[in-house]
Amino acid sequence: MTSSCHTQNSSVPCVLSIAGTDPTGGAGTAADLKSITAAGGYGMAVVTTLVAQNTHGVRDVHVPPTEFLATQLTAVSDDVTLDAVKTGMLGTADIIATVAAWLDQNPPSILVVDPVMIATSGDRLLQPEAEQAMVAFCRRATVVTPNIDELAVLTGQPRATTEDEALDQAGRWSAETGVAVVVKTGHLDGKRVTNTWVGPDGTRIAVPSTRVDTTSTHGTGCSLSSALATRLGRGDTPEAALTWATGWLHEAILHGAALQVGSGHGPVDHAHRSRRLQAAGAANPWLAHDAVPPVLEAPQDLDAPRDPDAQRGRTLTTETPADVVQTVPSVAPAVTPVGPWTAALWEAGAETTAAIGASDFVQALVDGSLSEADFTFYLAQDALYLNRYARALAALAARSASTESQQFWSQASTGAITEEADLHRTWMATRPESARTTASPVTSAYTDFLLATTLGEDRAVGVAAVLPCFWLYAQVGGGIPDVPADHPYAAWLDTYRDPAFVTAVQGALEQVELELAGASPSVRAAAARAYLIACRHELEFFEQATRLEPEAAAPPQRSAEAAPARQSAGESSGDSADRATADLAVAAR
Ligand SMILES: Nc1ncnc2c1ncn2[C@@H]1O[C@H](COP(=O)(O)OP(=O)(O)O)[C@@H](O)[C@H]1O
Ligand SMILES: Cc1ncc(COP(=O)(O)O)c(N)n1
Repeated sequence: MTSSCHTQNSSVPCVLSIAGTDPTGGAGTAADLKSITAAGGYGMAVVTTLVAQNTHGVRDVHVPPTEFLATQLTAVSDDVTLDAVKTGMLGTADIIATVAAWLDQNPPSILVVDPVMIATSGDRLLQPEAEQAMVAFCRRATVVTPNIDELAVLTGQPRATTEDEALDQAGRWSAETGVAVVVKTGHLDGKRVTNTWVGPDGTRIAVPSTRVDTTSTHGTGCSLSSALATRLGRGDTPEAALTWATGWLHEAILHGAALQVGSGHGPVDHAHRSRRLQAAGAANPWLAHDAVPPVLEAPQDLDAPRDPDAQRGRTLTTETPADVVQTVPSVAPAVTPVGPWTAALWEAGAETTAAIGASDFVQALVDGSLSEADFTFYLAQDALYLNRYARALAALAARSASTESQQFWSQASTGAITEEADLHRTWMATRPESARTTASPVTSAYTDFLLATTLGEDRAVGVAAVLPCFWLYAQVGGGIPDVPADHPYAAWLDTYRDPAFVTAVQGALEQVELELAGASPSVRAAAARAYLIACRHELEFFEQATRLEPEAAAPPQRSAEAAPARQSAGESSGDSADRATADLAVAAR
């Protein structure tokens, strides 16, 4: 009698990886466990082979007796109810037969087969005489995830040279076997890398991403298939599961090199997304404004606030004070400060300004690789933001002390509304669903703060609060050397490089300089705090699209009726097996 590894109705699926090892942690069971964890599952691993390998390649493979493999498998299935099984390196025909026999006795509702044959390093991970056994084994899967070379072996076709050829090969094989295929174009040339779910009924769900120029791709196939198994195991549709797995892996590949593991083909950073989201949930960055002294007599009193995390790191190192000062980034402003107070504000906000420029969102926006869905979400929020920002600017106009100031803020307010109308007329007009969006918590928090500050605090505080929206946008726009005509977001980026916008930023800087010079020391300190909080809101606003998770799926079903994957090698029928694949095919439509 088996029992589930956690409480009923938990949305944490139990996922078993059956694969070989990699002692450097980038591929095989290690990569699988990290990927399952990252994708929200409870990971388990049964080892098929011990592989002495590193980021340069495979040195040796040790195959333990298959009797022991069978004992490992039954030790798991006698005790734990599985939501998904993923197989990776099986190595030999004997291993394939042992795993197949166990699957016959313990059919999982989701079986993802990564038909590992040859590693990125070129080393063989499947004996040549076992290839046909692997081909037959793939027929029992819910979905297989071959690379282009493995797809050729699977389908008995020459290696595909284009994506269309690969999709045709997969389509024919899927229709014949009833097993879905994820076609991966990582091994083809091209700026884009697309993962396409090809279903037996002809369904095609393409999930594109951009190619990362990196050598840190060791274990990408293992990681994709494990993440996919986990998301399917928690009840996601094929589209949701593949979209999540592809996006998560893209981020992991993007940040793999920074891990500096090994000197060959390094691993991906499986935990990057978790760490990023964990950092986003921490309150510490919002407390940076605590470093502003209670009164500001002179601009130099506003020393750059220190990142509390960086502070902690420093106390553990033997860095000299000079090193410490250098860790606060200094970013050259695209629009220069107009006096000592705005210069001091710039330095105080430098850390957040640097973080905005370095964020994945801004980087992808600038290089054009940002997905259209993320951009649309961002612009829809921007339209909502601009509407309330315009009201905050109008409040400053109403409270102005001079005709010049009143004119400046009135015009800025009109400009913000005109911009909002432009977004509705252009990008959002062709995407009606974006016009129906309501303000996100991040957008509301920012605009509530701006309205409360401009209406309820001293005027200098309100003026400082609205400044980052001018200044930091110009910073993003000014950091882009040249926007090519075919850049998907050229029109947006050009707005912020427009000389008229730069003039508006200079006008806002002059207002802030004037207000701070004339304010009392305690009001100046409040204004500096408001500026820093608004800088942080800007970062959150940009990054919010990268924190969107798909809707939560239904908890995994773990009943006796759970539909198993295909029953046995070479067979393409069987009621329950058909149900599993049919369910996925229906969900994919
Ligand atoms: N250079 C890259 N840039 C972006 N994504 C990549 C890159 N290399 C691999 N991937 C992602 O990893 C997935 C699996 O990689 P691939 O090399 O096709 O698998 P395998 O490890 O099985 O050979 C790809 O489908 C793609 O999503
Ligand atoms: C145990 C094991 N399984 C799979 C791979 C393939 O990984 P790669 O993505 O480098 O081809 C590997 N190197 N080792």
